[in-house]
Amino acid sequence: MIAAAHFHGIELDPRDYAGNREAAAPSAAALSAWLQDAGLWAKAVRLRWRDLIGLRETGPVVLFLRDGGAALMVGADPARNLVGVKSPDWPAGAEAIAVDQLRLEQVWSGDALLLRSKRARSSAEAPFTLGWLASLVLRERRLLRDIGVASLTLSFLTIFPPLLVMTVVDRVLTHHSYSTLVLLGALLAIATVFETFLGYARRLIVLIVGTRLDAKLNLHVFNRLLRLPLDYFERHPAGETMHKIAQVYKVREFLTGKLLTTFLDLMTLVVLLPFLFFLNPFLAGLVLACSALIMLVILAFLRPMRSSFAEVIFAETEKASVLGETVFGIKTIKSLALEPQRNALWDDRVADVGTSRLAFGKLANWPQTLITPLERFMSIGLVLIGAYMALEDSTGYAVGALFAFMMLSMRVAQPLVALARLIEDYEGVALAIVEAASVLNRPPEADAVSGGLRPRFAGAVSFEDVSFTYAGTRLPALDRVAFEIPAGTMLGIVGRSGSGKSTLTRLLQGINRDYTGSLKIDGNDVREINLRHLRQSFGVVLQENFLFRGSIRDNIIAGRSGLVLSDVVNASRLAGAEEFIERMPNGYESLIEEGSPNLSGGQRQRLAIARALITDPRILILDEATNALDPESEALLNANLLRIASGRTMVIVSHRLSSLVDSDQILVLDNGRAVDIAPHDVLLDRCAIYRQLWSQQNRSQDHQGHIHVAPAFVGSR
Ligand SMILES: Nc1ncnc2c1ncn2[C@@H]1O[C@H](COP(=O)(O)OP(=O)(O)OP(=O)(O)O)[C@@H](O)[C@H]1O
Repeated sequence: MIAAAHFHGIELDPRDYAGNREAAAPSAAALSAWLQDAGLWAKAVRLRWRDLIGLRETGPVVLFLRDGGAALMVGADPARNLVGVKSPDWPAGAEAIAVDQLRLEQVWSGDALLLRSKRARSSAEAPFTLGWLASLVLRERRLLRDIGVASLTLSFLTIFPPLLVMTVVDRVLTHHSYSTLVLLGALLAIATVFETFLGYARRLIVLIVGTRLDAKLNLHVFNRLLRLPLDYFERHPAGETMHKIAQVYKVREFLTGKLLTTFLDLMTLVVLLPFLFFLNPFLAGLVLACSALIMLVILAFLRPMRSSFAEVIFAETEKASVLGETVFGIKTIKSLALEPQRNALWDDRVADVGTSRLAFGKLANWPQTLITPLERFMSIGLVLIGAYMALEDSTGYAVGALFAFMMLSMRVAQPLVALARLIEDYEGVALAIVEAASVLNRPPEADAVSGGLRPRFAGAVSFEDVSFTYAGTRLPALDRVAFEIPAGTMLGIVGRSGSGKSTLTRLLQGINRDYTGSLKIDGNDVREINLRHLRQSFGVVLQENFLFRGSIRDNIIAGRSGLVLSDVVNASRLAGAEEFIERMPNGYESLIEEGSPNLSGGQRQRLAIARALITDPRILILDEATNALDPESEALLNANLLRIASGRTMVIVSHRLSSLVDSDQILVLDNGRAVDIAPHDVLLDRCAIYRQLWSQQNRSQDHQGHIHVAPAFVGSR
């Protein structure tokens, strides 16, 4: 497998494998998870010989053998029914041997691992445009062809009833021909059965295309969303993002709904128009002229409707952000009793949407109004003209043709009008695409999944003259910061609010990468390290941590492969969470509800610490992680801190200096500058800012202590 990954330019390190090491042989699924983590696309599959021989241009495929070993398939020759296989034990340049079906099936279990480089510009990277979406639809070529064939056949069948009516009027009624009537009846019955069946099949295939497209889109959209940088989510309300993403489905609906049906109806036109001209060229010409007029009316209103619709979309987005903000910030809203203000804001937004929708509706009403007389003329006016022509006709056959024409003319007009409407709808869809693209086409985090170095970390960090300014601000959040953290040591970071403590940890995690200066981990520039690898090597606990719905055990494992309950227990013990988890009725299987209302802030925090510790990260960042803890939990955690720290680099940002006194070094930041770095005692001696922070806190602790003691003292007297 290492060889297969090498083929795709990824160097795997067996020490990173996180699967169950006690198992006799690694499972295909665990190996697939490992490869995915390493930035490859990998899929464990069960294959037959037939499938295997068809895999010619995919690069090496890992085949799992019955004895627990593995072999590498490096090529296939369908003409000779042979595959080229190599053993992993062979030297690098060794030739593959050709194996036939019989010999391979004696040793091969049927399981295989397909892998592919993610570096190739895959469809996930293609920008979100109508063209891209259309290419997704067109990929369903076979199904579309079936739909096309069904539609064309149906078009021919639509000519049948009018023809029938024409014959009945002209021949049966005129010549009293019963036998023709019976024959026509039988033909009609057959055609109806055929039409019913075809109609059913066509609707079914359209449904299948739509469903497949939805599944692909869902995967694509979610993938893109997860790859957006954190920056984006910090700057945009969640409601707005969700609203914009929802526009994708509008576009999809348009593509497989109106666009497809109009296109299919236009196919009908190709069959029907010549027939109409055959029946009555003059009336057919009138139908076309009316349709053209309708199209012109609609096109004339396109421009003003476009700008009016843009206002609707803007108002809708604003409304969605208020809704999102309210739902996400409901705790604050309730606790500060801000409901009336939110209601007022919501009222405003709803009113804006109402006003813009009304303006758009009024405008859209105009083309509709102008079109109505034209449509009426097409349906009724043509009958009158046709009747006049039939009266004037001396052959007697014009009546049947008139009936047939009436039956068909609306079927011709409909797709033409629908085509014009389609252009109108396209305005909305184009805006929806812009909306969705404004989220989906943002540059994703650079090399988030593939590319970059994957070194094994020891944990030595060095900042050399690192400066960083957030986009849109003038003053640097970090200003020429320089310091070093030797591997395996504990660094405390202190400083006043806004001094740049969190920014520093963000740079370390690669969240913000456009800094100047050099930031290295074990001598490797952070920007050159693969982002996913970098973050997997870190454990991070923030002040507010999100717990997912599910059991405590699942939350601590968080889907990472190769972890078992004993790992969960160890991590929980280290985080000081074991005791409260075991007191819960279902222990590690206790369910955490959405937003974890059934846990206290301190308990949530300790679970988050266990979740960060379970992978045994080389570098652990605690960013104000103990701030939410009650004194008892904090004491418990602080007591464990030295044990947690053993063997890893720790970076602890904390306002409570007392929890940092044991750190090997404490970095003092002020206004983005590194003022001093030294152990606690030295800083107390020589750093004025540190001394000030220390004395402020000790004074406030004394003060608090006094308040707590007094009532007890009074009570005991
Ligand atoms: N996403 C952001 N966009 C713009 N400016 C930011 C952003 N995050 C932080 N800042 C600014 O950068 C500076 C440093 O912020 P930072 O969060 O690193 O400080 P801190 O020391 O962690 O503060 P605190 O102790 O209050 O958490 C502040 O002036 C802040 O206003």
